[in-house]
Amino acid sequence: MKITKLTTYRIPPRWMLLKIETDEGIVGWGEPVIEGKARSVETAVEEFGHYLIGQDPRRINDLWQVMYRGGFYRGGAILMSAMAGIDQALWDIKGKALGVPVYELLGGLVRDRMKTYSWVGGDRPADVIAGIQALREAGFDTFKMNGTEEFGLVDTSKKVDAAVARIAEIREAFGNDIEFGIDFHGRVAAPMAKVLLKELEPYRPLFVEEPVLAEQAEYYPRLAEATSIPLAAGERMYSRFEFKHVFERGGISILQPDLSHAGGITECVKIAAMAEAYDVTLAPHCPLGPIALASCLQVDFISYNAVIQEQSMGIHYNKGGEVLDYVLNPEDFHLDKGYIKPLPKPGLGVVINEEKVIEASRNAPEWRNPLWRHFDGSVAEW
Ligand SMILES: O=C(O)C(=O)C[C@@H](O)[C@H](O)CO
Ligand SMILES: [Mg+2]
Repeated sequence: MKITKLTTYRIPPRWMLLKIETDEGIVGWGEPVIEGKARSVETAVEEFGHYLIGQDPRRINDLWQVMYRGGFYRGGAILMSAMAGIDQALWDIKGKALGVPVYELLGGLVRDRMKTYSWVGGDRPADVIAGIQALREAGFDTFKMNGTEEFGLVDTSKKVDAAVARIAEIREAFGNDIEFGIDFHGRVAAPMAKVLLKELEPYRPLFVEEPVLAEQAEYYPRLAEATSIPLAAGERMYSRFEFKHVFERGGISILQPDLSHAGGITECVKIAAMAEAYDVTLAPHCPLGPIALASCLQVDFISYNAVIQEQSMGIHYNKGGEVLDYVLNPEDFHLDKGYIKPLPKPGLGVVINEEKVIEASRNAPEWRNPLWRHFDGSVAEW
């Protein structure tokens, strides 16, 4: 079998899908994207394509190593996201060629269903109570929200109180009938992270995510020493070679590699196994589309330490496009009380509505994340 063509489709809300065609008519789909830099990733996919055309798509491990090592420079958000989407499509092709779902190629199921969580509250975490109420009716009992708005490197007691009050309100309204993660989203710097974590402890969040920016990962063990709240991170780390330092230093209990940023299924299966060796759990990051989610689930269903899966249905970013808009059979992602069953179809287990993708790609938005500034005019982490 030989790869004959790679085609990228930038689609609303802010995603990109990749179609890889072969000379035997089998097609694989991937989701290579960096939100806000889709065109950069598109160019990287095209550059990898110059090598991939004519290659055997079944030699996933060799193609991965060539893409990673063959270009001298390696790693980082753009290249690893391009590789991720290509890798996903190659696994899709392999599963379809053999007539089995990817999880069968990776040793079979380790669980019968996977727990997911839903976002509430938006960029500026408001109306989380209403959001939780609505999603509880849909059967969810676990949620995630942003912990703050702009947050200064050193900030006021009032800002701390506002962030804590929102969380107190949730526990007040729902008690222990629900669980929730709080995403600091890298908006909080180390001095304030320690203060906020301490003040949030009484409300026992399931985790606090990106308590500080990934480039400050040396703070994870120190913050973990200072709090009982499990710390989570990973969406802005792109390979085993970055994650290994997190394992060696400790501090992160819940690892969140993104299947569309961290080199794809081939790389994230290895990251998951490394995490298990350090007794670290896996909760893949996925604010993206259907192929990203399907790829996460293929890894979840073979990873003993996978504990919960992010999915973007209804997330505040999904203006103009939703996960289920681009799949032929929405039942592929059948949610029952927040749990998803294994995707039994061959390959990644989801059939893309190609017509819809092509039509949507005709007016893809140039999505950019907002640029936030502090009152003093300096750039604020979004
Ligand atoms: O889902 C999450 O945990 C996020 O932090 C969302 C963020 O990753 C945006 O997708 C960036 O554009
Ligand atoms: Mg996050």
